[in-house]
Amino acid sequence: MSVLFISGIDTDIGKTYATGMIAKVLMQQGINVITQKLVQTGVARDLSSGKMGVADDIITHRQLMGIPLQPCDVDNTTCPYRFEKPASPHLSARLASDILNPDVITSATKSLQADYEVVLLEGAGGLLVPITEKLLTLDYIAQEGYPVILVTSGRLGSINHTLLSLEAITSRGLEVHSIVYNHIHDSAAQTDAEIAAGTIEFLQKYLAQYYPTAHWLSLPVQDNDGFNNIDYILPQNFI
Ligand SMILES: Nc1ncnc2c1ncn2[C@@H]1O[C@H](COP(=O)(O)OP(=O)(O)OP(=O)(O)O)[C@@H](O)[C@H]1O
Ligand SMILES: C[C@H](N)[C@H](N)CCCCCC(=O)O
Ligand SMILES: [Mg+2]
Repeated sequence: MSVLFISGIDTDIGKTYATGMIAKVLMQQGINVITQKLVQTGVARDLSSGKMGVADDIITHRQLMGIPLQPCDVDNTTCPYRFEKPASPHLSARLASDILNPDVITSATKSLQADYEVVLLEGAGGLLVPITEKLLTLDYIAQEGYPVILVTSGRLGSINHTLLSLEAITSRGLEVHSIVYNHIHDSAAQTDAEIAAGTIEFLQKYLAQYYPTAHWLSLPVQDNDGFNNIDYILPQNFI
């Protein structure tokens, strides 16, 4: 019945990986879970049919979960809005002469809720990304009242982006459900082991002090060989 919104401090921070892996672990715990993508930009058009394909992030979610595309993926219930231009959704939609109607996304989520216990809804980019000229992602989350899972990493600059995102969630009266710390950038350019460790230490203390009910999840780098490198466990009371 529950919907959790997966956002992140920016695009490419690991929301898709976090969403797919959380879904996989919930599935292994016997929970009937599905993922959804708010809106996907950068989707390739099928050359023969001319139609937009299934959203890339949905395909990755299913690969990470180790299951095939589901009927609700093929009929695009899990991502009704797909656009070609890999840009902010408001712009990608405009370039396709379309305007995203948030009610379409909400009714897709409700239809998924009828069949699944948990829906993990992944955003595009960060919290203040516009999905229309007038509606920000966070406006939509607030309208629906979804708890937020925020994905971050040890990339230099992440502390500031994480705290700003937490402030934004709190200022709308929304629940910070979890922080997912993605280890993907621990050894990236401009980041080293001390920075990554210092970021983890600071964020964990900050969370414990200001968001004591929020969960801390650690997402390891996934290998390409079966995506089975799960060395983190969701806490018992995660759902
Ligand atoms: N834990 C991880 N293990 C392995 N690769 C990862 C991990 N996290 C991120 N990546 C890599 O970083 C890329 C960007 O991550 P991801 O697609 O999850 O970002 P995103 O936050 O979902 O971006 P978007 O805003 O486009 O949805 C992935 O394609 C993948 O190559
Ligand atoms: C195409 C990209 N990978 C994402 N899906 C969309 C990111 C939108 C970011 C907009 C912005 O913050 O300026
Ligand atoms: Mg993604």
